[in-house]
Amino acid sequence: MVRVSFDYTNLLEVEGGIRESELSDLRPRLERATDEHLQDPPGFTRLPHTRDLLTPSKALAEEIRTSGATDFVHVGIGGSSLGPVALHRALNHPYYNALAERGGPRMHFAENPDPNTLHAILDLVELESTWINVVTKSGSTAETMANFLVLRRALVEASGEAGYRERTIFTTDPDSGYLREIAEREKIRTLPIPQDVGGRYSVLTPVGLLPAAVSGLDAEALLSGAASCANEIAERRAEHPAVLGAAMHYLMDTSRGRNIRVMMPYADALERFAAWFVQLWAESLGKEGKGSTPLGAVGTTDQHSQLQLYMEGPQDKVIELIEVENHPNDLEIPRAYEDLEGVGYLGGHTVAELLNVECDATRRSLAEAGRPNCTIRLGTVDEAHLGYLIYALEAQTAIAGGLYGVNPFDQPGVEAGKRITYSRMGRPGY
Ligand SMILES: O=P(O)(O)OC[C@H]1O[C@H](O)[C@H](O)[C@@H](O)[C@@H]1O
Repeated sequence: MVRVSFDYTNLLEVEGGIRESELSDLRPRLERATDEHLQDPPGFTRLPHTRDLLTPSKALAEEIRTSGATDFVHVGIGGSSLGPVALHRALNHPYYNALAERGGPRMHFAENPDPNTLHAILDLVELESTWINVVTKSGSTAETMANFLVLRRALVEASGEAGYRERTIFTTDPDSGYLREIAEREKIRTLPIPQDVGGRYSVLTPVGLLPAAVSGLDAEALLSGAASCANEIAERRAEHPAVLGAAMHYLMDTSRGRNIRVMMPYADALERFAAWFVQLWAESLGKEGKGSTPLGAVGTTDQHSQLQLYMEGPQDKVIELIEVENHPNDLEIPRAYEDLEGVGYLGGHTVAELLNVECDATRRSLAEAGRPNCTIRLGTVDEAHLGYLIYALEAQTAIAGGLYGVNPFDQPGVEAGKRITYSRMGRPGY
């Protein structure tokens, strides 16, 4: 049973919080934005309800897992990588690659064209049994293509053209792009990224489903968790707490000047999930001089680095905590040094108990200091809960686009830098 809740108490009741009257004034616009979202549903809303993309992803994953593969390199950046990395980090063992009994190939993510990272991957992988999955919706992102060309050469040198083609997959646009062109030339197997699904909304397509299935995650549960959220939103519309969150963060930004949204999960496993959300919210809403700045943080680690700023710095932030009710693999803190009052008191508690007590302490101390904060509570960290939360935040972001009056599905601002890169790298026509 998926348990995900959104607690906005400390956005309403805190000093300077949102008044019910502001919410009711905004309600007609929220309802309109939600109606538009549901009446003309963007591509990502289809994904939880179809298995057309899961079936081929699982079939390929099974082939890879039973092929004796030692390494799987996911090559992609931005929306073509942040989701898969977030799933891997959240749902697999933190030291997955070091585990003998992991049941699948070691997982590597070549995102940034950083020679040190790429070199480290090449140092570690056994090229004769390495698969690469090149993921790019546009089929030409320079970073991804550069990483691909380096890995392709290594695979060809190790296993010849045949070995490279056999153990390479392209996840890209079904019809267009240079990668599609190469796939046709070299008979490389492909998985589609639906054209009406934007990169940052694509984690529930083969972009996320294939690597998840390769590492043995339950991709079916991911989609079912997302489907339960989608069904709830279709039923409750603007009453759904995830949708209400669009209004909350919009009001905090536009009427309280709190234009920094800090997502602070109290779980190491969700650190990259916050990074996935940062792209989603930033690239969807940061247009026409509008949009709030999402930041990722981790609890309790960043209590010891950023909390001072959140408590006593500029009043420009909303702190969004993610609390996990049942942390997998909890550990009891042993009783020791009970004569030392500053140590002994910990004995008999559990590590997760301390983590969640500190989450509550941060929430309460922020509220007492008049610092608006809200909490997303997850029953646990598993595929179904993450699928639910992914869909909830995607729908929240898309509907927030309606409130801000911007198109949440394009990213024109990233093109100028690309043109300069192409021209400096000598790309014809630039
Ligand atoms: O999947 P790709 O086409 O390679 O794009 C990867 C990323 O790069 C672009 O520059 C955009 O900023 C992102 O929205 C996108 O996810």
